[in-house]
Amino acid sequence: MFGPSETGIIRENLIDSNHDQAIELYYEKYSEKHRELVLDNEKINDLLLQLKREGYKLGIVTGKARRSLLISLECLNMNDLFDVIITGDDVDTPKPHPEGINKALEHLNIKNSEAVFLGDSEADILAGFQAKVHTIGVQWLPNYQTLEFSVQPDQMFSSVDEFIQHLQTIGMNNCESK
Ligand SMILES: O=C(O)COP(=O)(O)O
Repeated sequence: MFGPSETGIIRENLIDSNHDQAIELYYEKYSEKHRELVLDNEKINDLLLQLKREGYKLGIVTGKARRSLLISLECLNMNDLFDVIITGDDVDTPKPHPEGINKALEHLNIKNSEAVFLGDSEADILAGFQAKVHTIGVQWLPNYQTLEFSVQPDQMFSSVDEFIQHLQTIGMNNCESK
């Protein structure tokens, strides 16, 4: 389901009125299962660290609630990596609306022409398109969200290595594929 964050989805759809209890149960399971179901991806970790070392600003614009995102960042050891984080709790209108991306650009104090937005879902690419940033569709995890985008991203990559090779060709000489 796309649109509201998980807490919003529970509040809007659960017939049982005990939404708070359902949300707590959801977070209990989310934390419990995270390490088992979301495996560390060394290539993506290295890529993010390399981009950070190169001086790129890194940001997240997610439909997730802040609480779930913070659990995920903790489990993935990514607490100190991102310069801006916009979650589903921080916007009035979720992706595919461009509000989240626009907020991130504003926070980073950069123009849309200076940003690249990577995403694996239709909502990501539509949001990037509307925010007029360079969009990159990625299908490099086994369970990416969208098979075919209705609006074509500016670029597509189906592996992290392919993306790193591209970065090398555009001049990120220190970005080595591992
Ligand atoms: O997977 C989700 O819950 C939200 O996905 P997103 O981070 O691409 O917005």
